[in-house]
Amino acid sequence: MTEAFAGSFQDFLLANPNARFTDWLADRAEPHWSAATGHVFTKAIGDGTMPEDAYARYLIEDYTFITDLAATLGYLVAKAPSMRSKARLAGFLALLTSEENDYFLRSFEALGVSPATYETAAQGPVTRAFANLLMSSAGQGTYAEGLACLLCAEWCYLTWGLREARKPRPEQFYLAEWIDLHAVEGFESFVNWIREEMDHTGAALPPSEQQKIADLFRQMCILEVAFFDAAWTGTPGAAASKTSGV
Ligand SMILES: Cc1ncc(CO)c(N)n1
Repeated sequence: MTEAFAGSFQDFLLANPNARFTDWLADRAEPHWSAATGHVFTKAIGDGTMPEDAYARYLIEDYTFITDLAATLGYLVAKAPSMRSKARLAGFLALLTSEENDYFLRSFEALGVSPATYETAAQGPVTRAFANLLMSSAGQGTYAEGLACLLCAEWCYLTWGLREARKPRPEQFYLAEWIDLHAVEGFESFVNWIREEMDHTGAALPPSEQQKIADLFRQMCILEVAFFDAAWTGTPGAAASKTSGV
């Protein structure tokens, strides 16, 4: 298991002089960062060995997550310090609510999930914990706090997406397209932009605020793992209770 770096960003820089603020966030979030990006669920997407019921469970839950992610992006557009940053975030929000929404609707149809089911699905405990964390960070917190949550979600998906994209695409279009959505150049460049934005925003913060950002990033990683676990096993997340109320 990869061990977490426990020290401050300043300590991390002493040990790794060229490190980025976001390298510290990922390192500080171990072993959960590696557990999220290397989850067996992500490998089953790439191998095409995903059971249909697990994937349907995942997509129903993820559709409600995406709705909260769209709200998070809305808050971040409002709080972003420059027009350039607002444009980047708004561009991703547009993608999420058009192309990605279309992906969900076609996949639900292929998997036999009716609109009545996905439109009225109650969130499970993990997705509720995600919603609480996203809304409190991006809604009530600072730009940097909301950005840390977005970064974790998107960087995690880019990491497994790029790895699974090296395999031949599975036959099921909903698996193949989910990989492509998270491995295309446009997505990679968006995640690189979030990293740069977090790098310079985070490096300029006082140490106590840097710790807060690192704790949020780590909580997000724990929830990413719990989310995959819940879909994979069909048992709605025991791990979520550890993080509720964050
Ligand atoms: C749970 C979760 N995390 C991250 C992403 C990437 O947007 C997603 N679709 N779902």
